[in-house]
Amino acid sequence: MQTETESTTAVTRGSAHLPQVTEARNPGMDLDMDWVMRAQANRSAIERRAATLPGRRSVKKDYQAAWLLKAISMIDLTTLAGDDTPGRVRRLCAKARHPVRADLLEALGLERLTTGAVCVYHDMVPVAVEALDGSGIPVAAVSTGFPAGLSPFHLRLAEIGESVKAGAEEIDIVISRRHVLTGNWQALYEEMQQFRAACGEAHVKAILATGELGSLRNVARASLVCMMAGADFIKTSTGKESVNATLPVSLVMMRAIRDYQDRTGVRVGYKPAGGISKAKDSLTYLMLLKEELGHRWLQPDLFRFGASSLLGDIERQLEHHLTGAYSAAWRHPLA
Ligand SMILES: O=C[C@H](O)COP(=O)(O)O
Repeated sequence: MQTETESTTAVTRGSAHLPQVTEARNPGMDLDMDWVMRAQANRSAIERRAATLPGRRSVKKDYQAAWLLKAISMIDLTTLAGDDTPGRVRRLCAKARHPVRADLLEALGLERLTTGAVCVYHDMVPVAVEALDGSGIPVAAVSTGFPAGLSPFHLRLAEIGESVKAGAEEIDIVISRRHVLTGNWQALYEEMQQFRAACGEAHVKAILATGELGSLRNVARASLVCMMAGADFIKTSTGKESVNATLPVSLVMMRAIRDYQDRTGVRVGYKPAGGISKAKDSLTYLMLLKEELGHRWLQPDLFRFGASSLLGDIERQLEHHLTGAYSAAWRHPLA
């Protein structure tokens, strides 16, 4: 959003040439509409489309809906906000237990569907553990000075221990990006090894913060080093960087996982996180996963979406779909 006096040059996009903009402007809808008028776009069509956006169906086929059910079972339902409260976390946990409405579940022919995990900051771990008691849904705690990972090393290790003690079964650690950016792979390996040891029996997901690693080559190398040092999962991002999960980064990380399995026989999980909020995007990720790593990875023990708002869009798409044509395909979500 541009807020000050500025001068932009004409931009060519297809055959449309956007005009120069030189006057002072304020943020807001007026600005967007102003742009539309100048570009001589069809304003009423854009307004109509915008008005129907919340209700539009992007998932229209039974097989897509079946994949969305699969996606739900692999979401780390996340809240990582400074204003998180026990009440918000309890509501999130209730949603993780019952991610779709009971009548929808019945219509889908499913007895039970839950998310893969609930992901919170350390302070909220006890609340989440209590709220999920008996559900079998694990609590994941972000740790090691999330999101920057720049607190003193002994405190980062201690934070892992505290979260495990509080009942977190999964720990999402952030790596020190500077080790990657300076090519200090030994330091990254040793850091990851110590994080792994501090987790004990808990699963450890290594957050690479790929948007801050500078190149895909660095992403591949960091993936490999973290897997060698014992990461159970490698994860793209914290959700707090300006660039989070992307398909190119996912392709690189999935291929690193495949390569690692080919060489060692060890299966490492993959978690794209940050900015994945649309049902349709989740389908794209699952297709990529299936193509690159195969059927075995289509399970919550080897794949998760780290997402705070994806479930809402999936639920909306499923509701729309159910009010449309219903078919027996619903009864056979992917095993
Ligand atoms: O790991 C999870 C992310 O922090 C969630 O990011 P999001 O709010 O963009 O979905």
